[in-house]
Amino acid sequence: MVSESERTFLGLDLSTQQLKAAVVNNSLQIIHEASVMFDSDLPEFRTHGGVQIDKTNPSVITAPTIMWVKALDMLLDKLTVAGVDFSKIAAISGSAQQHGSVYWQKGSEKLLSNLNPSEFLHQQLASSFTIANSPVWMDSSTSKQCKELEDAVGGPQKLAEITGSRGYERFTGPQIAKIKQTRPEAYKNSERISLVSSFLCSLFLGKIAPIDFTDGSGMNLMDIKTKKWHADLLQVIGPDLEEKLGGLVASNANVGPISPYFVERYSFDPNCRIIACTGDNPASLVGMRLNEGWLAVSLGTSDVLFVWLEEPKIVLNGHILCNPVDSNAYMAMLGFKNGSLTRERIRNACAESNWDIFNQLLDSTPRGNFGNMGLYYDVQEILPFLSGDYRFNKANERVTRFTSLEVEVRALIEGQFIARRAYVEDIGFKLDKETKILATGGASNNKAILQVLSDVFNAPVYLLDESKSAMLGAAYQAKHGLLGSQSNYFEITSCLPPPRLICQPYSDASEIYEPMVARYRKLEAMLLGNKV
Ligand SMILES: Nc1ncnc2c1ncn2[C@@H]1O[C@H](COP(=O)(O)OP(=O)(O)O)[C@@H](O)[C@H]1O
Ligand SMILES: O=C(CO)[C@@H](O)[C@H](O)COP(=O)(O)O
Repeated sequence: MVSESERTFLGLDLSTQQLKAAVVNNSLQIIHEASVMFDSDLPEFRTHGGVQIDKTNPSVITAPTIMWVKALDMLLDKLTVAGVDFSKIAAISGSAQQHGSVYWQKGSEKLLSNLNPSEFLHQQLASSFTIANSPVWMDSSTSKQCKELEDAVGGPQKLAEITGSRGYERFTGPQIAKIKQTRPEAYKNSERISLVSSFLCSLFLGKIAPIDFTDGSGMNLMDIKTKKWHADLLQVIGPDLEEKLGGLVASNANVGPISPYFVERYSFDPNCRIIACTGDNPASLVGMRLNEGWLAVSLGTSDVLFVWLEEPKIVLNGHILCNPVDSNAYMAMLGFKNGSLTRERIRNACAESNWDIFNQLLDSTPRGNFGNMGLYYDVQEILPFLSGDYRFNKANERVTRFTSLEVEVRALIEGQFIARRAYVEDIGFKLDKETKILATGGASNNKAILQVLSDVFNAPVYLLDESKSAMLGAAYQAKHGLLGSQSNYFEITSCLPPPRLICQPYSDASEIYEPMVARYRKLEAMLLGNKV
């Protein structure tokens, strides 16, 4: 048995573009890290940004489920090569891109509990999925099914009251409904349906893991107050859905010992515990040790804003989820699809694919961008429901291109953050002198981008020493889950350093950006009214 001081914790993050993992020691310091990039490390699956976009219908966006399994095989090999002593890992937890779904073939649970340790997981699980390509959060092909779920309970407002969100295309309920309607045999043959997070958990557990309350709140199927499946909503989708989904547990529930497969293949301790896995944004809230008063801005593949909430409220443009740290509390969240990949597109077009050049361009234009404004949506946006590029000059006339690369770069970053601010205000978040922003995700490494964020929100921006907050949140949750309900999360993580101040807004920020937020609202309303 490993002593308390020697024990370690493993946290994983199965996000859109990569699978990452960190091993932390008992003081939560990272001692090993590894990652697998789907596009470059697993080119045989031909993903772009970790996903495949259907050529005939670009609103259909999926990822090969077996690619995620193979990524886990590779990640464990990388951790082995890095010298990780698996026998010291006391608990494992994970985070994953939210809303995506995995469809387990009949017999998979039995197979999971009898895996052969001398073979890779992907060799053994190759025919375990009734749907080979999992629908992911970027899919927007289920407007019809959203409407059906809303109608079943009396409209969007009612659905938001029950589940925390009106019908959203990427949410798992509408996605499962589409599978039931378009591939009834596959639905029927699905022994179980997992979220990406509970799928990851299942691999470690050696049986199908329960869905946690927080990621369960991103499905349009769970009552966020009772934390139970909503019978009427399940019924609209299809027969036996409750059995297929299984039970729900707290996000830090200790769900069982590690599967013998990992004990035999990698020499994990058979007492190593598996803690429920959750969504990547909720896991970021855990990793950032976010509490009231802070606005978290995650700049990953998607841009996501979230805050801690003590009480649920109803929002129509946004989501209320159960809180992953405190099961009695909630979190409010806003998701924007066109985040880093759109920034990369403009960087590639304007700045020779180089972030330093991109930043020089951004810094060489004044705040307010001479009155130019741009909205860029590579894929169908969630908020607002638009796609395409929209550029406006000072006179609010739509133009096909801007006069310079500098203006294009600033228009993108300002346009993104102005929209994020408008939506945050709409869900009732008050931006005032006390507001502090905590940034995370890949693009939070970019100080020039953070300066624009600070100016648009007229608030200081802070960073933690580590930007991979979802992965670390999973590792912290592993420790919290192992110690159980007697332990206090904020005490466990009190050994970690506080956030560092990175940027302050310029004194003219509110004068420049408040009118631009008002202008954005008008432009957005105009575009939604005259969809092109
Ligand atoms: N210096 C940088 N400036 C702006 N964006 C960056 C920078 N470094 C990384 N990124 C962005 O971070 C993104 C990945 O973020 P990450 O949080 O790891 O994503 P995910 O968890 O969704 O896979 C990349 O798509 C990349 O565009
Ligand atoms: O759909 C959402 C949130 O509702 C996305 O934020 C996904 O959870 C993907 O996360 P990243 O891979 O961008 O971190």
